[in-house]
Amino acid sequence: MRPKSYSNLSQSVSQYVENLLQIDNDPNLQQVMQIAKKRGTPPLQVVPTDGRNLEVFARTVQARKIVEIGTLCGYSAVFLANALPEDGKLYTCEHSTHHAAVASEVFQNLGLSHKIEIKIGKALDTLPSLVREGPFDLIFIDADKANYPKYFDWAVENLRSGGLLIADNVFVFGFVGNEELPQGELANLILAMRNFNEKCVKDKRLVTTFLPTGEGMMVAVKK
Ligand SMILES: C[S@@+](CC[C@H](N)C(=O)[O-])C[C@H]1O[C@@H](n2cnc3c(N)ncnc32)[C@H](O)[C@@H]1O
Repeated sequence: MRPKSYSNLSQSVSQYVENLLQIDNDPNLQQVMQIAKKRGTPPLQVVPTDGRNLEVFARTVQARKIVEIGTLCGYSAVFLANALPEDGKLYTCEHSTHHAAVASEVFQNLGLSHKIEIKIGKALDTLPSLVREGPFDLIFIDADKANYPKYFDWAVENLRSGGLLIADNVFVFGFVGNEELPQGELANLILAMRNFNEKCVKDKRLVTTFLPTGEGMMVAVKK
């Protein structure tokens, strides 16, 4: 029987794909995670298969200029940077100076510093300085969920036609479709993400879809 909905994807299928791709065995990614562990960044990076998704998307649009919002230890940034040509550029926004320092160590160790610039500060404060570097081929949103709609507005303006807008965690840990809202902060998060998802779908400048990843990945192409 074929799975009919996102939630029916089985653990064994996920395990099968992970075993097949063997992304975790990449020595560079192992180094990223060693540095992240040593420096104590929280384990909130994308899963390896989502990292691969990002790299495939970036290669598909032959990205030369990318913006990422939410760097953490630089794990997803490594996939995106790997897709860039030698003279390509990834601008990655991070407000934690500790996370930015860890990512900087990662990029230096992997010889990626020439392709990656970390913009330190709240993304809404640093993004305006990037406008002159655009338009961009791909923009990846993976930071504070409450600001996703504002990141969306900036991103659609600063993407090239044919460029991709990608956002992670749009299924809110699997709760996004729940009819009954849980108590507390999670309910706010669900409502915020539903608004964001609707905003993506309604915007006539984009064609939008949602990938059935564990976290839920919104992918939209600018017309
Ligand atoms: C989920 S993690 C990013 C994971 C990363 N993309 C990866 O997969 O390796 C979110 C990051 O966004 C950062 N962040 C949160 N709010 C932010 C803001 N307003 N501006 C910039 N960065 C922010 C956090 O400090 C954290 O490092």
